[in-house]
Amino acid sequence: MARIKPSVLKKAWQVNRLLPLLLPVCRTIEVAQQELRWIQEEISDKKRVRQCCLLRSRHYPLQYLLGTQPFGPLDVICQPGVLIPRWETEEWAVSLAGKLPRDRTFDVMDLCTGTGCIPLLLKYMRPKCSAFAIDCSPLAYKLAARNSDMLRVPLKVTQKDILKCSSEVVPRTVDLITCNPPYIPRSTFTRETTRSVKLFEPKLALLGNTEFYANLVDCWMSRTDAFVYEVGDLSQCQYVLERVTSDTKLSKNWRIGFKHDSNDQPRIVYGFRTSGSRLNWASILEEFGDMKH
Ligand SMILES: C[S@@+](CC[C@H](N)C(=O)[O-])C[C@H]1O[C@@H](n2cnc3c(N)ncnc32)[C@H](O)[C@@H]1O
Repeated sequence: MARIKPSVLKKAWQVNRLLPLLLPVCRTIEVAQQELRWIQEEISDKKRVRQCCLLRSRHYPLQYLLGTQPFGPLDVICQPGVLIPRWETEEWAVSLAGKLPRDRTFDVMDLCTGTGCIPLLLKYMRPKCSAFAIDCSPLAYKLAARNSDMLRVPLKVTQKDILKCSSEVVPRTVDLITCNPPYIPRSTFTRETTRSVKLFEPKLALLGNTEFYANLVDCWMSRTDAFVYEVGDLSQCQYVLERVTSDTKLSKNWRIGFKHDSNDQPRIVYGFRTSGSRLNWASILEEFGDMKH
């Protein structure tokens, strides 16, 4: 990363003495000013504002300092130890919510829920649905329940390991499963993540690869009519597609699509049953992404 020029640091210092602390993460004076405004809006005590700027200079995440992150129409509480919701997830979750029926009841189960951002948004935008969430982390489990209480959006949260596919973990079938699993392979973690993520966000939420997509095919597809899974790259989409198309029964009963994000990166693999579902998934997810099978 390019070093910040002394002339820029001096200019920032002249504007506000706290700005040079924010420049290493914000990179430009304008962005640093915006971030300082956000901190000052949340925190009135000047000493505390300075402490926050010092923490930011060490790449401590802004959302942990401010306490929340906007996620669609919701302000989701964030805390250390639980992944901060990303714009990529917000983008597809808002798009999905907009496609779900307003006038029908249905069940949605969010796996690897973290803050609970995805099912809380779906339930908020489609109040007739019943929302369930699972995470194995005790911190995430508590935070998702807290977000549900604070936002007054009902969500039933369970603390379980989703990779253990026992009937205790998977007690019921649902209409839709959503999941943003840990999907950054260990081999690319150091290269592909920012210092802030590496230092302060939980590895449990980040490191993973095909095991969660294998678990989708082996365990969760038989318990749902449709699924929407976030991915980190195309190989994870293709893994699911290959597993489905190489299985005669799954290939006949399921359709699979991929969706890119607005940065044109592969972001979602999704699928739905061709028949026997309570909702018409073919019409709901018709224009969600590109059908591949
Ligand atoms: C990428 S984060 C997603 C959090 C949230 N859904 C979001 O989009 O911001 C992945 C989450 O999966 C959880 N997790 C990791 N392994 C798990 C497992 N085996 N069973 C259940 N949850 C798991 C982590 O605790 C973390 O909260």
